[in-house]
Order: sequence, then C-alpha cells, then structure tokens
Amino acid sequence: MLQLEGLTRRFGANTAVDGVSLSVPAGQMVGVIGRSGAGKSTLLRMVNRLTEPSSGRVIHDGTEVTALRGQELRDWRTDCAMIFQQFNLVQRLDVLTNVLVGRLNHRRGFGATLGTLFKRFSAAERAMALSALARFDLAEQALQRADTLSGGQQQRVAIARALMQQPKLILADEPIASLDPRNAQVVMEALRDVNRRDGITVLCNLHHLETARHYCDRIVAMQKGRVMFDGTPAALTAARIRDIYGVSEDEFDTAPEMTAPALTPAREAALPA
Ligand SMILES: Nc1ncnc2c1ncn2[C@@H]1O[C@H](COP(=O)(O)OP(=O)(O)OP(=O)(O)O)[C@@H](O)[C@H]1O
Repeated sequence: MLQLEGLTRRFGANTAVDGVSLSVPAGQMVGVIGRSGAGKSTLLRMVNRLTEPSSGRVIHDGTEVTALRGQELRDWRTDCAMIFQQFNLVQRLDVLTNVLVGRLNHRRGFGATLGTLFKRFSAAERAMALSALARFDLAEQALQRADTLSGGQQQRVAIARALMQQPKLILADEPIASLDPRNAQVVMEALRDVNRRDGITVLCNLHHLETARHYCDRIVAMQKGRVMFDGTPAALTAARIRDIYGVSEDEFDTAPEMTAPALTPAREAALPA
C-alpha cells in the first residue's frame, strides 16, 4: 500500500501540489489526469523523492519514504522505476545494454564506464534482459543502437529496463505524450501487462481521458495541485469533467499538449494503413 498524506510542494509563491492524500493498494493501475500545470509530474516525482515535498508524507508498506536517507533512499528508488516521456535511453548504446542498465541499482558501489558495461553483467542478467525484450517483441532489436528504434519501441525498451529493477511500483510520467496513436496503444498495453501479470502498482500521468479510462482501474483528476476526483473510470462522467474543468470532454482532450489519444476501434479504422 502506498499512502500519500497531505503531500504539498511549493515553488516560491506557486503551490504545484496542494495537500494531496491518496491510498493506493498494491497492484492498482492509477491514471493521474489533468491539464498542463495541474501538478501531475510534481506529484509523481515526490513519490520517489526526485522532488522533495514541502510538507506531507509518503508511506509505503509502513515505511516513511519521506524520511529515508542514503542507501535506504537509493533502495526505495530501485523499488520505484520511473518511465519518462522522452524514454531516457542511452542513444548510442545497444538496446540490450540499455535494458541491463536497469540492473545497476542492484549493485552497490558498482562503477563502470558505459563502454565496458555490457561485459560486467552475468549470463543470468543478460538472459533476464533478453527475456524482458522478448516479452515486448523486441528480441530482434537487442543488438541495435537505441537511436535506430521508433519512439514506441524505445518506450518499450524503457519498460523492459524498468522491469530489470524488479520494482514494486512504476511511475510513468506522460509515457505516451511523444507517441503516435498506434505506438501509444502498444506502450499502454505493455504497462497494463506488467501491472496485471507482475502485480506491479502503476501510477501513470496522462493527458488524455479516454486513455486513462481504457487502461486504468482508478482515475485521479487534478487541477491546480488538488485532487478534484478520485474514483473509477465509470464514475468520471462527462458532467463531472465539466464540473471540474469547465470544459467538455472533447475540449479537455483536444488541448494542444494532448498529442497521443488512445486508439479506439473507430479511431484505428480511421488511421491510414
Ligand atoms: N522545478 C520547478 N520550479 C518551479 N516551478 C515548477 C517546477 N516544477 C514544476 N513547477 C510548477 O509547478 C506547477 C505544476 O507543474 P507540473 O509539471 O507538476 O504539472 P503537470 O500537471 O505535470 O503539467 P505538464 O502536463 O505540463 O507536465 C506548474 O505551475 C509548474 O510551472
């Protein structure tokens, strides 16, 4: 169970996240939605302490995450894998080595230059990385440089790398915002698959309502740093959206920053072959 208690982050006079309290049971897939500037990234980054809260607490299975220091904090960051909008792969390295990088957190005091990295991993770790790649249909690309892959493939490599950490949680910050609809769908399916099959809790920031509805068990809607809705996709009706954001669902979804809508059968049929 992940608990956020009164989590707040101020940047000067601006309160980016304002007293957010949530309890997330292990194994849940939560979509955090909101328009640009709502505080979604800041909220996610406070969970693994990439951003320090101004006040409030994060507690995981009884451990106060917000009090961790040193090695314990590093261990917590291994438990929480992060997926970024821009994939964050080492472009000049091959795909397999990028995935193996996910193992580095498991080695204390491990030092190696990127060039010598591959040789430092055991046969078992390489097999684990290959099987993570195969799971996302990327085994054939294992020895290609990361920069030869499409965005959707790169994001799946990032998910495979995250799995190498053997995390308890995945924090995905706009994982599909740079992808076309087809790739967005494949990446969301990969995230849902690790949630369902591996039981990993997923917190996923999304701009697009339909994507959150389709893939998540629970939706948290933020505005101006606050949680305005927390419930099932079915409960987030068009009327609730209008109440919260003062716009229709279509207007919410077509804001300029929302570039990667989910593929519905109707949308898929409309795509060029
Ligand atoms: N490092 C920072 N320094 C100052 N202000 C910040 C910083 N990070 C975020 N903010 C501000 O906090 C508010 C929330 O930003 P945040 O990035 O969390 O929102 P978001 O919902 O993730 O938006 P987006 O979808 O555009 O990424 C914004 O007003 C933003 O300008």
